[in-house]
Amino acid sequence: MASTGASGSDGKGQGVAKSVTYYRLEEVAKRNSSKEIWLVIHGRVYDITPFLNEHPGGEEVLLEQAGADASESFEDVGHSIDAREMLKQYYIGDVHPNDLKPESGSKLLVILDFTHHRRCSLRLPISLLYFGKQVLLRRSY
Ligand code: HEM
Repeated sequence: MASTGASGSDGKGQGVAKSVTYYRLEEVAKRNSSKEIWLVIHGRVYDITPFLNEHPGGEEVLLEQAGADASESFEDVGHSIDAREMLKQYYIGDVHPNDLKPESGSKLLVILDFTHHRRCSLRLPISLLYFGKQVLLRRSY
């Protein structure tokens, strides 16, 4: 079943709260035919039923992804900015947070973040070594 939640507010009563409908993946998976076709792309759920006959890449590729997470195949094709804009009109909600899995892009971010922290944590000992060397050099003159 779908559930709703609020997002888009800054929590201070200034923003306009937008209500988001959350869908479980098992619910999306049921919409897997040409009569009703839903897809997940980057954690968002799209009802693309009216788009099926209009897709420039053909119906077949969409039916292959019906009811599933099509993020990877959508990106593999290298869709244009126009195609990404078109997505908006078919948006119906987000994947329920309990069903979200990290995407490959975020794996890269974790690795980059890790190396960044390693570099930062090495900075202090290296500075201390350099400073110590300078002190010793001065003493030896
Ligand atoms: C529902 C979301 C989708 C929308 C709005 C969409 C839209 C479009 C558009 C506008 C094009 C024309 C080229 C461009 O502007 O990039 C296109 C081409 C294409 N799309 Fe999609 N598409 C969607 C999903 C998918 C998925 C899931 C696949 C899976 C493989 C796919 C495969 C293709 C292919 C193979 C082409 C032809 C590319 C070419 O001939 O160069 N599309 N799509």
